[in-house]
Parts: sequence; C-alpha cells; structure tokens
Amino acid sequence: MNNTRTKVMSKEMVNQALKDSFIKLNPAFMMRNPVMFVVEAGTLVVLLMTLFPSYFGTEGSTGFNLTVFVILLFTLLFANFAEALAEGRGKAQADSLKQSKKEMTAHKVMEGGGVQSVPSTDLRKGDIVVVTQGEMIPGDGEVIAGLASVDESAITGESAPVIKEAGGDFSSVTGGTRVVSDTIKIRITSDPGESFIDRMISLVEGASRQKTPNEIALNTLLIVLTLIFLIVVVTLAPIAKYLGIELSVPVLISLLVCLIPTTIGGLLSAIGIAGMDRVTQFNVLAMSGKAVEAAGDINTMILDKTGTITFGNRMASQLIPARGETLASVAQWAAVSSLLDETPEGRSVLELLKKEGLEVDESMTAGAEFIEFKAETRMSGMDLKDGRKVRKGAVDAVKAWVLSQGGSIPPDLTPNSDAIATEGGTPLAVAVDHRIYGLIYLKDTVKPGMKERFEQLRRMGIKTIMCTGDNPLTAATIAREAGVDDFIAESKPEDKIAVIRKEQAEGKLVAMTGDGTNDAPALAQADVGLAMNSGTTAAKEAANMVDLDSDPSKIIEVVAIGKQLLMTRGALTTFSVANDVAKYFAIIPAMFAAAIPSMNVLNVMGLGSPMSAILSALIFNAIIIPLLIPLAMKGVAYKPMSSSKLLQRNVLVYGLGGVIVPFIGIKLIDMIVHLWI
Ligand SMILES: Nc1ncnc2c1ncn2[C@@H]1O[C@H](COP(=O)(O)OP(=O)(O)OP(=O)(O)O)[C@@H](O)[C@H]1O
Ligand SMILES: [K+]
Ligand SMILES: [Mg+2]
Repeated sequence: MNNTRTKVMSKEMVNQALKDSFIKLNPAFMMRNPVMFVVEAGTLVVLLMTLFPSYFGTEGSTGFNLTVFVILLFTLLFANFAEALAEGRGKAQADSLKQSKKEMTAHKVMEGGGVQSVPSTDLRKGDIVVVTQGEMIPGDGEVIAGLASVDESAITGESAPVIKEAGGDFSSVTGGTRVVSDTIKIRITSDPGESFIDRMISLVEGASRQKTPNEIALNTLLIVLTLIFLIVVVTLAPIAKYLGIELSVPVLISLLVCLIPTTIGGLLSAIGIAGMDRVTQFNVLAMSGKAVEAAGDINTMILDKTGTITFGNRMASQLIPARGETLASVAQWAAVSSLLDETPEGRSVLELLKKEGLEVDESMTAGAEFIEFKAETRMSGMDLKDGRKVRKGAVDAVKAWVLSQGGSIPPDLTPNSDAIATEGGTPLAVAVDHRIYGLIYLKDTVKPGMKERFEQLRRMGIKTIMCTGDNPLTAATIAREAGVDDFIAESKPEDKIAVIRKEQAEGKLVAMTGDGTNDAPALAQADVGLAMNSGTTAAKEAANMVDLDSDPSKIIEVVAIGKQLLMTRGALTTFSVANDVAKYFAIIPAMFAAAIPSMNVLNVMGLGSPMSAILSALIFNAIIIPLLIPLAMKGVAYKPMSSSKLLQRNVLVYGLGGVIVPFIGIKLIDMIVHLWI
C-alpha cells in the first residue's frame, strides 16, 4: 500500500474538496458543528437583508451588507474545505485498498473432504479453504495446516514475503494477500464485509469516525464560548440603543462571528482526521480515533525485550558443557530438544550445530513426543519413547525441573550462566531427566538508537518498563544498555497484565505492544494496545492498533503522533481565542466611535474607518482558516519534552502569536480595504 498511498495532495483531491465545500453547506451537515452552524445562520440573515433591504427597514447600506455576506460565505466554505480536504486523503487511501479487494475464487473444503470452487464472497466464518502457490488468500483467517510464504505487499507495502504456518505466533493471514510458495489450509475468521481490509476501508474513509473524548470536551468548550458571545452581542444592541446608537444587524453578526471561535471550530474535525491519517501513513491501523488520542496521553509504556528492544533473533552462538560433560553430549541433547522446536531460538540451535559440524544422532527421536515451548513453563523439549525426558529452557526453570526429580546442579552452571546473562545474552540450560549437560548461549543485540528513543520518552514524561521472560541478570544488562526506566524479569503473561492494572490503578494511561496469543489479555487491558500484523488473530483482535510492518518499537512514534494531535488542537484553540483581543479592539471602537468620540482611544490600530475596520476584522477571521489548514493537517512541530514545558511553550508561541498576528493582519487588510471605502 505504501507505493500507492497518497503522500501529497493531488489536483483531483483539491477539486473534489472544493466541490464538497459547497455540498457541506447543507444545514443538516452543518448542525454537527455548532460554531459554524451559528455562522451559517448569521450568513443567511445577512443574505436576506441584502436581498430584501426594504423589508428589513433601512439598516445599513446594501453594498456593506453584500460584502459582509460574501465574507461570511467564504468563512463557511473555508471551514468546509479544511474538513473535505482531510477526508479526501482518507478516501484516496480507501480507493487503493478497494483495488486489493477483488472478488476471487476460493477452494473450499466441503463436509465430505472434497474441494469445491466458490466465490470468495460466499465464505463465512469457520469455512476451511485451501490456498496454493500463486493464489490469493480469499479472506482473513488462520493457518490450520501447512507452511507457506505469503506476499503481503498489498496491505503492508513490504515486498519481502513472510512465512505463515500453523500454530504459534505467525498463523494469521489477511484476505487479498498472495501465497508465493507451498500450500496452506486456512480457517476463515471473518464474515463478508467484516474483514481486515473492509475495516481499514471504512476507517480511512472516515465512515466510522467517532468524536474522541478530548474532541468532545473541546467541542463543549467551544459551544459554551459561542453561547457567551451570543448573549454578549444580543444584549449589546439595547445598550447601544439606550446610548442613542443604532447598531445594524449585519454589524452585530460580524462582531459575533469574529468573537466566536470559528478558527478552531472550522479546523477541529480536519485536525482529528489528519491525526488518524498520519498514523495510517505510518502503516499503523488505529481501530479508533480514541486510540490515537489516548496514545498522546500515555504515562507508562510496557515493552517486551525480545524483538522490541533487541532485534529478536536470539541466536544460539555457543554451547558450554557443564564440568565433567562433553561438548558432544550437550550438542546431542540440545539437538534432540530442538528438532521439532519451530521457534527462532530452536531453529538457531540446529543451525549452530550444523555450522560447527557437530554430528547428532536423530534416531532416538523415533516415536518421541514433542514438548512445545510455552511462556508459562519457559522450556521446550521431547519425551523419548524409552521414558527419558529431554528439556532445554530458562536456567531457573530447568534447575527447578531437575531438582524436582531429585537431581543436582553442576557447580559451574550458575557462574557460567551468570556470565552469559551479564553480557546481555540469554542462557538456556540443557537437561535430561535429573542431569544438566550444559548451556546454550543465545545472543541478541539491542537495536541501535534505542537509548536515544527512551531518552525522548523520558523527556515526554513517559515511564518505560521492559517486561521479559528472561532472567534478571540478562534483563538488567539489556535494560541498562537500552536505558529503560524499569524492568520486570522472569515475567509470565499474567504478570504483564498485572503491571498494566497496577499502573492504571494509579490513574495512569498505559501502552503496550505484543504479538502472541498470550499477549492478548494485556493488549486488551492496555489503553493503547499495538499488535503486530504478523501476530496471532487473538492479539490483533484484542489490540486497538495494528502495525502492518510488525515493528514493535513503532509504539514510540504512535505516541509522538498522538501527542502531536493533542498539541495541534490545543495550540490552534489558544491561537483562535487569543485572536479575539485584536478583533475586539478593531470592531468595538468602530461601532461606537461615531456616537462616543472618547471611544476612539480604543482605536489603537488606527484603522481607516468604522466600516473598513469591521470588514478587515471579518476578512482576517475568514482567511486565517485556510492559512492554518497546512498546520492543522501536518500538526504543530513537536519536540519531546514534559507536558508542563510543552504547555508553557505553546501558550507563549500560540497565545502571544495569537494576540500579535491579527493586529498586524487586520491593519494590513484595512490599509487595502480602506482604499475602496
Ligand atoms: N524455544 C525455546 N525453548 C526453550 N526455552 C526458551 C525458548 N525460547 C525462549 N526460551 C526461554 O524462555 C524465556 C521466556 O521466553 P519468552 O519468549 O516467553 O520471553 P517473553 O516473555 O516474550 O519476553 P521477551 O520476549 O522480552 O524475552 C526466555 O528468556 C528463554 O530463557
Ligand atoms: K472567530
Ligand atoms: Mg517474546
């Protein structure tokens, strides 16, 4: 999708947005935005007064009223244009997604076991299909048999095929992707119209966009401000009348529109849509705007070590026999325990043996029962036919297992495993029944730049906790190397959820990444759960975001985008409200100058005439909206720092700027307008 994804505005998109700006004038749409709805009502009144001046008495000159009407109309169109433009980007993305949603033929496995060709749209949850090399996967599902490489570039933009296999963490497949080798059997997991791509389409189209909690709160504030100014302006008329000043309705409406928060009111939904869009551009699929917004408020981040902080290809690099044992014997048992272990760790053990030219006897595995690696036991291995049990696993787990059978621990085991752990490696002990034969040294490296990234998070005021199933020594070394704030070692899946609950009980918002079925409960519990697209269906369904590139460290960027969204909204609100100062000084003296000459001291801007002052303020109020569209869409510049510092800085930049800019802007506009009137 990367390649077809719209990075820039195309001419068609702008044209479509221009058209939509007029369509959106429909009051039924406008109602959803109370601030702009008030402007629309005012625009209508001024239009009627312009068209039927005699009906409304002698209020104002028709030329002035017509000008006010035109400026108000543009104010509305500008606000609509901002929203339409933001929506347009999403629609363009949806179009490119729809292309990958072609109708295709599926090979469905029937009750009797036969295979029948059916259209992919006939597939229902629970159906089983067979997909062979060269064919498209007809729907979302889980591999239940076989192994195949799958080209997922249609949704991820990544051209290298990925391996999908039954069982384990890489079993989920997405409809619309292509099998490039071998054959797999898939159980379909979604009904028509509810697939991953369907959900993506409706999300980027904005069809299912719901206002987020912060957006709702801000909207309420804007409505309250609008009501206050409405009351102020309405009560101004009788007061003026008492002073002997006749204020025309168009002038009062102009004042009202200038004072109510039209800038932020007009840009608010564009900011929200653009925030979602930025996350999508990043190949992260947010299930709701709420999730993106929550990312901006995160206090604590839970990361796992392997694959997130480190590269995750924990590779066996050395075998270390226990005192009195031979290298050949460790190699033999390491091999037996790994022959059917499909984890990267297990496979790397066999690769190491091959590389070192160590011969192993595979015959003894005939009729043996494979013991799969589990995060709960932290061991894997084989139960041989002759009754011997072979295991490899986390040192403390294997020790406990051996001791429980009355075995003893070789004296050099702990020093050796500690040495590996202090270097940041993962030691695995290899044992048969009550006897430990030695260690496997699994090497993994911390991804470059991690320290800087965690430093950034710290400056944002976010606490990072690394949760790992690894031993405390390895955990401590990696934690130090990566610079996380805290770590939890030897953690089981339920420990992750416990950490999240504990933080949440303290009123914190928590983010976490994960990919396994055992991560699913924690992903659901977290306020922001980012699942890897390569992960299991359970993980993806529990999470509220999915990373199509399966890069767990992306959670850091997602948080930055969320923060930027919140900041952009805050900055433009501050700017919008601060603008009122200058508009007030432009319009109020103009309204009263004729009757109360002393009012002229308020005319600090020295504007040409009362009329040009009002029109200039109104024009500024309108054109500031399109001028700020790029900022609303791109988001304000973001530097990682604490929330209080950010607030100070933004109040300074956007508050002070919001006061000063309109003084200059209105003055400049007035110099031009005054030439005409
Ligand atoms: N294939 C395997 N066979 C035996 N033991 C393993 C295997 N893979 C990992 N282990 C051991 O189990 C421990 C827990 O591994 P797991 O992958 O569950 O860690 P985790 O909880 O996901 O945390 P992290 O991914 O941060 O290391 C590892 O530290 C290692 O000691
Ligand atoms: K305004
Ligand atoms: Mg893991």
